[in-house]
Amino acid sequence: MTAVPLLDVKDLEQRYALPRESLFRPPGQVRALNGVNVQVAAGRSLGIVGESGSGKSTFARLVMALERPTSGQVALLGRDLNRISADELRRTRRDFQMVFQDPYGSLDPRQTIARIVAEPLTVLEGADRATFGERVAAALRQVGLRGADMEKYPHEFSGGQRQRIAIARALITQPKLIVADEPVSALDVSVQAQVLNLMQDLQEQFGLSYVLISHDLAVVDYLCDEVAVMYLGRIVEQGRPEDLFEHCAHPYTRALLEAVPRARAGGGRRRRGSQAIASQSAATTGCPYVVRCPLADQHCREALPALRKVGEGHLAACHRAEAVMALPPAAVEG
Ligand SMILES: Nc1ncnc2c1ncn2[C@@H]1O[C@H](COP(=O)(O)OP(=O)(O)OP(=O)(O)O)[C@@H](O)[C@H]1O
Repeated sequence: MTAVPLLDVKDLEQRYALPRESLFRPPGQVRALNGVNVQVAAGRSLGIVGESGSGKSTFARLVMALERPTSGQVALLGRDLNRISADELRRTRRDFQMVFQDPYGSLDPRQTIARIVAEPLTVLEGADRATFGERVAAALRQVGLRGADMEKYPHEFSGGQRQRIAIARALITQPKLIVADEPVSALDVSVQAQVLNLMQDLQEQFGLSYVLISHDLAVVDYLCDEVAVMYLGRIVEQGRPEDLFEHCAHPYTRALLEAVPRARAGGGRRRRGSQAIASQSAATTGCPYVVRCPLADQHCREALPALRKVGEGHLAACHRAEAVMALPPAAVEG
């Protein structure tokens, strides 16, 4: 019998209506997610990378059940989050928490750290904050802060410390999964590694899983067992970080690699990668990447490539995957 995955995402689609351009034309749609399938086993971590507009944050919102998908399934330990009752969803929320990009915007400046960190408990267990003190102090210690810090306010902390506070808030319900949307990209380079190290330690200590959203392959390489590369709402390549770094099979992954310094090459790194906007006005037939692809041929212009196996545990949605893999290693900056 195979174990039920912690997170099981099936055929996930999300479309948003675009503002109507004219009374005489039907409103258009953005396909923010276009048939995404991924699984995360307990204690494992998945990185989602892609340019701005590729659908990463939409994916995070759907995994957190902050929105309902147009179609498809998000199941946590076998429970489809969009089919369970509101009450059950509220109870299930204990198991998955989120850490946001901006540690300045995500912490209410008028609240003490005690209140901020206890907030998920308040939602789950009621308003008796007096009983939360010891748990808040413990969560703060787990992220390298002092229990006494709970009487302070967010402005008394640096960016890195604020992100630790946001992580403490996520940890307080003892979740199984933390969805972290660009958790270090707003931080100074020198602080990014400290926060990633903390996340790694917490994973080992508590058997946590992460879904880590980032535009930066180097960041997901640091923390994740598996990486899914998204382009225009689809996963175009998926595999272990070393598969992507050493034998990347999609020209889009290659372009991302060429834009981001490589962690496993050692030395200083963690600069922001290319921030190009993934355009939704992709080719309507064939491969959505065809307009940018240096290897595209007629077949690519005509047929949509399915995500297919190109190695052990390594998938790519590219007709020319073998040709991409045969190229010399990507010229990595840094
Ligand atoms: N609420 C919304 N209404 C309409 N369109 C949306 C909405 N949310 C996202 N989109 C569109 O869906 C697509 C995917 O957006 P999303 O924010 O998920 O991408 P992203 O990869 O997270 O980008 P970024 O790194 O900039 O956050 C984009 O074209 C975006 O404009």
